[in-house]
Amino acid sequence: MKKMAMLNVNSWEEHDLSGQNLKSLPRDLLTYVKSLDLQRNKLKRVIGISRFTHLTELNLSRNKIMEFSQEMQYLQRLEILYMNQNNIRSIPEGIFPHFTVLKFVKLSSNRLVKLPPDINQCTSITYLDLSRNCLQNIQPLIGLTKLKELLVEKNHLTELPPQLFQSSNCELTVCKATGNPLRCPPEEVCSGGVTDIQSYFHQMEKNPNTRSAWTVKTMFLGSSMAGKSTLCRSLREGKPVVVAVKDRTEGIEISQMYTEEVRFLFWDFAGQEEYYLTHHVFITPRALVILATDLASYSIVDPQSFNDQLWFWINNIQLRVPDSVVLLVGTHCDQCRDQEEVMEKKKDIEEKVKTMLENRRMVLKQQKKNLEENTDPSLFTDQVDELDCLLEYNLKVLDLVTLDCTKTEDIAKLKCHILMCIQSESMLLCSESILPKSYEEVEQAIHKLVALEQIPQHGIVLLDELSDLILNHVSLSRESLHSILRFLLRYLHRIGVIIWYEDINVLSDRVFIQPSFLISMFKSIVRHDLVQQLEEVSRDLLMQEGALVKQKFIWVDDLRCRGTLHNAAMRILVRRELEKLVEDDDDDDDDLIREVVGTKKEEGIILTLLQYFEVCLPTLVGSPLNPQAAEFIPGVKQWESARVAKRDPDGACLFPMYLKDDLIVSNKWGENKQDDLSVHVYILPEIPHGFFHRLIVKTCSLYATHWVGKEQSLFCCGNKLALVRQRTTDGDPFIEIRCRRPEKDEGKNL
Ligand SMILES: Nc1nc2c(ncn2[C@@H]2O[C@H](COP(=O)(O)OP(=O)(O)OP(=O)(O)O)[C@@H](O)[C@H]2O)c(=O)[nH]1
Repeated sequence: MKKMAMLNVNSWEEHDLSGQNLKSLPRDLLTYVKSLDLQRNKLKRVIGISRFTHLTELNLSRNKIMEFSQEMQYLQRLEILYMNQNNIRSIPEGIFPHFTVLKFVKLSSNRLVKLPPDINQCTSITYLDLSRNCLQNIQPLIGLTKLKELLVEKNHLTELPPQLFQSSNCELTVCKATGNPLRCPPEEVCSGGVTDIQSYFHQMEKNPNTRSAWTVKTMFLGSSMAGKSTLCRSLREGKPVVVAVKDRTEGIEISQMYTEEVRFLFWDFAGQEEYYLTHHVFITPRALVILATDLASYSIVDPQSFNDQLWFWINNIQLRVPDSVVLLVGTHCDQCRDQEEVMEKKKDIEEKVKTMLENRRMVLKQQKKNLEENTDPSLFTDQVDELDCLLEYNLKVLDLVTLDCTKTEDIAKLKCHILMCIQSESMLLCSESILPKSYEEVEQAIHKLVALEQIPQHGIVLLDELSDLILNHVSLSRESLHSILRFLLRYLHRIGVIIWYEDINVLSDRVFIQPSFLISMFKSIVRHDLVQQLEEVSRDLLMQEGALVKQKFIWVDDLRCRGTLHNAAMRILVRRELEKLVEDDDDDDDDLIREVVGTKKEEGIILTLLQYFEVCLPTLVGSPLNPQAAEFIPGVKQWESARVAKRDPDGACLFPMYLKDDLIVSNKWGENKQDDLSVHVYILPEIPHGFFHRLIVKTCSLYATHWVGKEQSLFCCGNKLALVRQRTTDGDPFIEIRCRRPEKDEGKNL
């Protein structure tokens, strides 16, 4: 009776029995309802479900169901079925053909290993979510001709069936298949969506290929001076390469290494924090991460040593690219006392890493439990789902390899070890891919163009020009090339061979054939010693920009104290770097400089990219905060995000990462006052390092920007001041927002 009383007004049509800890279907339910919501219960079976023959919608998600009951076949009016987040291992034959009007099926996060062969007789399905299962093939789906959305992410698929994508009888508009060890088509093709997959299969039909290529993106991460560049360069050369201290990495360096079977794309990341904060621009999933640590400076007794050299990096890899494999490499063994010390440190690191990973799982499980035990868990289903996803990721951290980078045999040993890791199937690091011959031909042509120096040294080419150049080196017709070029470039961008920002309007007609060039430009701005670089700007360079020495002092001061870099200063720094890289002095180069550096009237490529990736946001030069600004008056002017805000090429940009202290913010705000309004926003479950900076970049308006501090920011919000801080209690990160009415005119002075 109690339950009946809880049913809502539509109880003739619907039963809402979600989240009631049910272990079996209640017997007293009316059976002619159309909708039954049983999500978030503890059902292991659904005995008795066949009585509900009028059901059009059934929600059994987030239970503990282990089998897809035969009884389900009697629900022949079913249109919508949720059975996600259960433990279903298989679906018997003879059920799906009975569902003649079923359109929407969600079976994600189960343990399905295969699909019933007759699932394709349920031809009414338009939406099918099978992600996060253990499927090895989806062949049985061939024949679902009305399918519009297919989600098969995070399974064990190595191939997709071409028949599913044949354009003559295919209504698919969405297909998500990332997180599978796909080789045909490769994952980087799939992430382009249905049209990319269709083009791939079309080409495979015309120009089949059986040769598979392995490409492995290898990222070198770790603290500054750990030996990343040494490892990267030595592996490439096959012998020890000494990296001078002054020659340390700034930003990222990209290179390639070919072995017999595998092409390695090496991405060597600089260790300092300023660079780390831009890593999201370049770090991509499914990579082999080589995490270098200097064993000589590592201390077993000082916990900070583990925190800085390993915890920080592993934690961040976990948050950004959890499906990577991390290989720990301990360098500087020759500078340790003896082999015993090396082994002690190796053991200590491996144990601490293991404990760290276990602890993380424990904390996540506890957080999940806390949410589920909350009085109203329905409020937290999204967070629980998120926690489930995080729990599912098991960052694979391999045992530590110790070496002395100055020894040839140690370098050779590491190379063998890496090859072995990659080929070991259990690691799912498979980047083996099969490409149509036409794709291969075009890729080879691009490499040839570079080798023959038919592409300018900087590698920036217009799409149309590139197409013309490629035509000289391939047997394809112009039309054929045209039909595949965009798909292939997208693929090459994803595997890291070229850079093509097709989503950035002003850059979509340009391809960066030499990513390292672009990165050199990028690091003329993103670098740990930017203040010093700016101080060293010569009078000549200032004159080229029409600036005075006096202005340079203002720029340096603004950068140091406010994290604000004037666009004119940025232009000088980028131009200086560019002139170092471009040798000849001709008209083309002038155009290039204009394009890359920009002018007072037009933004250059580098500024566009820095803003696009939210490394910085536009700000006004020297303008005070203005609480009367239209943005602060409700309904007058819409708040624009930094990404779309009007940008003045002659203005300035705020780089929150360059603010070293929060003194200004703390002084201005003073003590918290009793009548401050305080809101805590918990960001469950984890915040990656640098998140706060980017949050500020995303949300701050032009009027707030001068007052952003490292871990806190102060800005004007209507006629109030707001202080935003990143905090942590008991390991739970949260953002605290405090509001206060300013003293008379305080807002203006800000
Ligand atoms: N003796 C010895 N020196 C090493 C070893 N590995 C690296 N070095 C030296 O340590 C210094 C730092 O190495 P790098 O490879 O530049 O370090 P990094 O991690 O790339 O540093 P950043 O560019 O600052 O991020 C260089 O002078 C190397 O020659 C090693 O195993 N033994």
